[in-house]
Amino acid sequence: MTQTNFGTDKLSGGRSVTEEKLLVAVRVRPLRADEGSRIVHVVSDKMLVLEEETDSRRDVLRQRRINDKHYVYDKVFGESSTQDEVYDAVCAPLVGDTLNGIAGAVFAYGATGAGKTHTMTGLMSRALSHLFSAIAKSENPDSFEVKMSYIEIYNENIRDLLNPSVGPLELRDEGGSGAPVVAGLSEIRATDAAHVAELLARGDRSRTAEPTQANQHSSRGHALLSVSINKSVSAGLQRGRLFLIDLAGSERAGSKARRLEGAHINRSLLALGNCIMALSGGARYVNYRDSKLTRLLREVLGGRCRTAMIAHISPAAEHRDTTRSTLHYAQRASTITNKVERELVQTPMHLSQYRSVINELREEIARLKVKMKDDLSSKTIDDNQRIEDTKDKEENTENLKSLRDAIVSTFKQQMRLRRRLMELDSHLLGLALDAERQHASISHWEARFNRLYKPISLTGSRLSTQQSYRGVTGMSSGNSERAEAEVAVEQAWAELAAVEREQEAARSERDRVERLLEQVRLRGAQLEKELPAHITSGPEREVLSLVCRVHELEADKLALQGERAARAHELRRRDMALQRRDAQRRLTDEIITRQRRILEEAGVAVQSDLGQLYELYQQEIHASTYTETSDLYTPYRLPPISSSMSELTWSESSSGSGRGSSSGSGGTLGLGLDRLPRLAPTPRPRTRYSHASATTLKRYSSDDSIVMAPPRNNDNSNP
Ligand SMILES: Nc1ncnc2c1ncn2[C@@H]1O[C@H](COP(=O)(O)OP(=O)(O)OP(=O)(O)O)[C@@H](O)[C@H]1O
Repeated sequence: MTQTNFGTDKLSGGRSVTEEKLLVAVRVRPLRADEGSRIVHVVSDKMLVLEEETDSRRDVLRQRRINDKHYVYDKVFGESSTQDEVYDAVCAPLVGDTLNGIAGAVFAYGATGAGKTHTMTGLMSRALSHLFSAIAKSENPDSFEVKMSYIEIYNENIRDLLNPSVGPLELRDEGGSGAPVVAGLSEIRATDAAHVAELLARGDRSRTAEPTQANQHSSRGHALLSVSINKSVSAGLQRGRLFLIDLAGSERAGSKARRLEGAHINRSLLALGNCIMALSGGARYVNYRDSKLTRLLREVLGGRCRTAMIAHISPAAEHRDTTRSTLHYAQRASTITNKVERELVQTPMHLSQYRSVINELREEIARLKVKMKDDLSSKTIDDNQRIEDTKDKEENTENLKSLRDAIVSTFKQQMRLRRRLMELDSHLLGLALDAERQHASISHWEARFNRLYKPISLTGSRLSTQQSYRGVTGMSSGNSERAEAEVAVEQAWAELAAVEREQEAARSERDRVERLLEQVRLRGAQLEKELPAHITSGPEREVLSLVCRVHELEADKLALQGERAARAHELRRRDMALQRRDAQRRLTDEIITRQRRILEEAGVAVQSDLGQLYELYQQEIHASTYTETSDLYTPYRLPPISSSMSELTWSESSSGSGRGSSSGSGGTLGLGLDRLPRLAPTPRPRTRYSHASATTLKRYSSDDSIVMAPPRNNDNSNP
C-alpha cells in the first residue's frame, strides 16, 4: 500500500521560484425556479454587484445605490457560464503546468447548494482528458506516468474513495518537508482518459451525500482528487501534481441527524477560513493543524502550488448572508501569494552532481598534469635519453588517457544501470503493494457476498474463487448492492491482471538490466587491472585512484539509497498488514461479543477453561488499548471487566482469582461449568464505520451476520 504525500517531496537545488497570487474566481449558479428574487448581478467578467437590503423609510433607489456592493475578482462567471468556459479560464493553464513539474490546485468553496460539485465534476473530467491528450501529443509519451488518488474527509475521517472498503486512513506528519502523508492511500496508475473516467465515477459513487435545505444531493464531505504526473528527465524525476478539491458546503441549520457532520464541516471550513485570513494578512505563523482539511491543504494554500479558488454563490435573495460571507472570503483569499516552483524529486544520483564530480576531477587532473610537466622539466638528464623518454611518456600518457576515459565511461554506464535497477525495484515493490490491495478488496467483497447469498470457499485458488463468485452473481438479480460488488470485484481482478502483466514486464526488464550491469562491471574491472602498467608517476597513480574512489563512493551512495527506499516500502507494506490485522481483530471481537451474548441470554454453561480464555482475551484487549493511541487503531472494547466484575460468576476454584462470588443467579452450575461474565450492550466500532450513514448503521445493527457492512453511497443518498 502506498503512502501518498499530498504535500511535496524533497526538492533538488537550482530551481526557479516565482511568487504568485492565488487566482480567485467567483461563479454564480443559475437562479432556481423555486427561489425568490435575484440579488447578484454580474457586471463584467471581473465584477459583480450584490444588492444589499434597503431601508424602506428612505429613498429606495438612492439607498440601494449606496448599499449595493461591488466585488472585483480575477474572474467572474455568470449564471449562463459553461463548464468549458470555467475550465479554459481556470484549470487548463494549471494542467499545462503540471506537465512541466509544477503543482496546481483548484478548490471550490461556497455554501451548500451553491454549485461546487457541479463545477468540480466538470473540471475533473476535463482536466484528466486534457492531461492524457497533452501527454499523447508530447515528444515522449512513454516518459510520463499518471497516478491518481481520491479521498474524502468526512467527520474528520479520511476515506479512500478509490478503495472505500478500507477503514479510515491515518494522516501522518512525515517530519522534514512538513507535508502530511495519508498512510495506506491507494494511488492508482491511470492508463488513459477512459480509465480515469471510470475511476472518477467509482470515487464519486463512494462520496457521502445527504439532502440539505439547499441541495437535495449535498456532498457532506470534502473531496480531494490528487493527480501525480511523473516524467523521467535526465536530472531525475520531474513531478507535476494537480489537486482538485470539492469542499463540503457549510449549512446553517442542520437537521438533528446531521448535526455532527455539520459541526465537522463548519469546523474545518472555519479552520480553512482562519488560514486564509492569516495568509492574506501576511501572518508569519499560520495554524494549519486545526483540521485534517487544512493540514492537507497546506501546500495548496501556503506552499509551492499554483492555486485557484472558485467561490460559488447563489444569486437568490434568501442566500444573501452566505453569499456576502463567501464573497468576503474570496476577497481575502485573493491577496494570498504562493511560492510556485518546479518540482524535481531527488533520484538516487543527479547527473548534474555527477558532472560536477567529473569536472572537479578534470581540474585535479589538469593541475597534476602541470605538476608532472614541472617535475619532468626540472630533471637533468641526457638529451637523447630525454627524447626517448619523452616519446615513451607521450605514448604512455595517450594510452593512459584513453584508458581513463574508458574507465569513466564504464562507471557512467554502471551508474545509469544501477539507477535503472533501483527504479525497477521500487516499481516492483509498488506493484506488489498494488496487488496486495486488490486482493484485499476482492476478499472483502467476497466475504460480504458470501454472507449475503451463499457460502463459497475462500480457501480456493484465486481463479476458482473468481469463478465461484461469478457463479453466485449469476444466480440472483436486481440487487444494486450485488451489482456494485460485482463491478468492484471485476475491476479488482482486471487491475490485478494488469498489475501482474506489469510485474512480469518489470521483472524481465530487471533481469536484462542486471545482466548488462554485470557485463559493464567486468569490463570496468578489466580496465582497472590494466592501469598499473601505464602509470609511470605518483601523481598519475593518485589521479586514477581518486577517479576510482569517487566512483566507488557513488556506487555505495546509490546502494544506500536503494536500501532506504526498500525500507520505506517495507514500512508501507507493514502498514497495510497492520490495517488488515486490525480489521480481522475487529471482526473477531464482534464474533466473540455476539457469541457471549447468545450464551448469556440462553443461560448456557461453559467449560471453566473456556471462561478463563475469555478472561484472558479481555485482558489482552485491555492491555492493547494502553499501547494503541492513534485514531485509526483505537479498538472498540469488550465490555469492561470491572463493570461486570462484581457480577462475575467464576467459581473461585475455576478462575483461581478469588474475584466475585459463586452464588446468585449467575452462580456455578456444576463442577467446572460456569456462566460467562455479564455483558454490557455490544459496543460499536468507534472509528471504522463512524462515517456510515444512519441507514447503514441501522442495517449494521440489525444484521446478525459476522461481516460488517461498509458505508454505502446508495444508503446515504436516500433520506
Ligand atoms: N452552473 C450551474 N449550472 C447549472 N446547474 C447548476 C450549476 N451550479 C449548480 N447547479 C445545480 O445546482 C444544484 C446544487 O449544486 P451542487 O450540488 O453542485 O452544489 P454544492 O455547492 O456542491 O452543494 P453541497 O455543498 O451541498 O454539496 C445541483 O442540482 C446542480 O446541478
